Amino acid sequence: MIIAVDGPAASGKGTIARALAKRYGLPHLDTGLLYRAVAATVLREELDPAREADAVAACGFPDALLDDPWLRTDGVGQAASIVSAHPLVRAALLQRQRRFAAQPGGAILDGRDIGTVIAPQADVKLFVKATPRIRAQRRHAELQRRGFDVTFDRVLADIRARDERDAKRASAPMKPADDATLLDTSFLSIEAAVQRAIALVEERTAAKADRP
Ligand SMILES: Nc1ncnc2c1ncn2[C@@H]1O[C@H](COP(=O)(O)OP(=O)(O)O)[C@@H](O)[C@H]1O
Ligand SMILES: Nc1ccn([C@@H]2O[C@H](COP(=O)(O)OP(=O)(O)O)[C@@H](O)[C@H]2O)c(=O)n1
Repeated sequence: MIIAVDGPAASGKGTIARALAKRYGLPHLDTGLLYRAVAATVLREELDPAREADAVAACGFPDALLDDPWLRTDGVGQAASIVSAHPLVRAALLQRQRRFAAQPGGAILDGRDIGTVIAPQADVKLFVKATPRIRAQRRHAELQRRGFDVTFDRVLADIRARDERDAKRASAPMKPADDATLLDTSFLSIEAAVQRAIALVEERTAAKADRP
C-alpha cells in the first residue's frame, strides 16, 4: 500500500504520516527534508537559493545531513521553498522519491506533491490542512521546544510566504490531488487527527477492495 500525505507547513502531515507508518508497518519518507538539505547546503556554502545552478549543485548532499537539527529551522524552511521552485532541483530529487514509493510492500511519503507527481498511483491520498495561525502556533511552540529563538510573528509571516510560494510555483505546485481526501486538523488534537487519518485509510482501502 502506498499512502501519500500532502499539505502546507506545520499542518500536521509529518505527525500523521509517522503514526500511519507505525500503524501499518510501512517505511516513511519526509520529502520536505530533502529540499531542506539542499537549502542548508546552499546556505552553508553562502550560495544563492534563488539561483537554480547553485541549488542544483547542492542536490548531492550527504545522507548524514538529513539528521542535522538545523534543517528544521525557519530560515532553512524558507530557503527550502525557494530552492524547491526550481524545476531542475525537483528533477534531481524525483527518482529517489519515486524509488522509495515503489519499494515492495509499499511506503508512506509526506510532502507537497506526493499525490500529484511523485506517487499519483497511491492507494490513499490525504491532504492535511489547518489555518495559518494555528499552524504558526504549533510551529512556534515546536521551535521553542527545540531551543530555537524566534518570534510568533516571524513564524506566521514565514508560513504565509511559504504557502504562497509553494502554491503558486509553476513546477509541481502544492495542491490536493483530484482524488485526495482533505483532513482539517485545526480543531483536532494529535490523537484525534491520527484516528481520523486511520479511519480514512480504512475507508479508502475498503472501498477499493469492494470494486470489481
Ligand atoms: N493536531 C495537532 N494538534 C496540535 N499540535 C499538532 C497537531 N498535529 C501536529 N502538531 C504539532 O505541530 C507541529 C508541526 O507538526 P508536523 O507534523 O511536523 O507538521 P508538518 O509535517 O505538516 O510540517 C509539531 O510540533 C506537532 O507535534
Ligand atoms: N514534496 C515536497 C516537500 C517539500 N517541498 C518544499 O520544501 C519546503 C519544506 O518542506 P517541509 O515539508 O519540510 O516543511 P514543513 O511543512 O515541515 O514546514 C516546503 O515549503 C516546500 O517548498 C516541496 O516543494 N515538495
